[in-house]
Amino acid sequence: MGTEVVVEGLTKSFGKQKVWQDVTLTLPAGEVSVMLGPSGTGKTVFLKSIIGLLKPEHGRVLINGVDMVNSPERDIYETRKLFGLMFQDGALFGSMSLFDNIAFPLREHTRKKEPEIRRVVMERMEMVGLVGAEGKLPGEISGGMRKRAGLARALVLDPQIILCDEPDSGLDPVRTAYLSQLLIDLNAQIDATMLIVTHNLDIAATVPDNMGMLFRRNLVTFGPREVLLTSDEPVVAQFLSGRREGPIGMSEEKDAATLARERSTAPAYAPRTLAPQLEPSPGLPPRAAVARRRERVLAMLPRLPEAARTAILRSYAPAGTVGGAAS
Ligand SMILES: Nc1ncnc2c1ncn2[C@@H]1O[C@H](COP(=O)(O)OP(=O)(O)OP(=O)(O)O)[C@@H](O)[C@H]1O
Repeated sequence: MGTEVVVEGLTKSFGKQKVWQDVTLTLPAGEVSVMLGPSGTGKTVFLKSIIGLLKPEHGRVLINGVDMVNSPERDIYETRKLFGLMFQDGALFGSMSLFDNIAFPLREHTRKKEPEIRRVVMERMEMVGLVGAEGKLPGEISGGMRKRAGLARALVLDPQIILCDEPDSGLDPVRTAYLSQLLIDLNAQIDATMLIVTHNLDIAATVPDNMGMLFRRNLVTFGPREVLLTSDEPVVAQFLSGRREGPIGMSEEKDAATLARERSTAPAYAPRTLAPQLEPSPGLPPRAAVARRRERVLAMLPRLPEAARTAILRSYAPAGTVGGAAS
């Protein structure tokens, strides 16, 4: 099972520029979480802080008792082995075949012999639908295939925590839909804790168990997907509807006068309907996280906003009952 990641009071600056402050959240073990946020709000910096590549000046990131901010480097290095990382461009070596790219972490970090390496690499390539492309160079395949190769490489060391930085960037809507399904299928197969940073609203609406959003140097919210998806917080509503009217501007946050002017002229946000979360593909095991999440979320129900509470109860009601889950 995946490992829980506990983030407490994390604050990160570069010189005088504060990226975000006092970020506190828990990525529940084996569940899929998404972090949203306008460009430049520090989502990538957040991922790098979780694996200890960047050092926030305050706060802790606890993984199996190791603090990725303050523990000795030796412990941080060991804990980093629990991670699989998928970066925006796949970060593949251009002169190596896909097979060698995916085998790279195994050759670098384990003493496995070549036949065993071959077995693991082929298994992961099959998981992401790349069998047959082993001999190709990254430059000879499509962007979507490069993403999947990046994901296969993130999986070879059997990660317990997977971090994906904008896995959809550069993909068309159809490829993005396949990628969303792939992320859910992977979660069903390996039960890893996953955190996905994305701008993509389709991924946000259909993939995660939990969602958060960074804005104005703060974590606006983090919790069960229904909380963010039913939120009427202006910044969340604007982001989810992809509209210009709202607190998020082109290059910076808008001033109060602009916001007031917009409020008086812009039509109200249309109510959002909650899309059902994706299920694993037929033939795969059910996601082990689902039962754990259900128990966790039902326990926190009294503390959630009413719209989220209603959405959660509806999603957990037996299909076909009045007000039950969308079929
Ligand atoms: N190593 C660094 N040194 C100085 N500033 C940095 C460094 N890394 C990131 N930043 C700054 O931190 C801020 C947040 O950057 P980050 O890349 O995390 O944003 P993001 O939310 O991932 O953006 P996008 O969605 O556009 O990818 C930016 O202003 C960026 O310039």
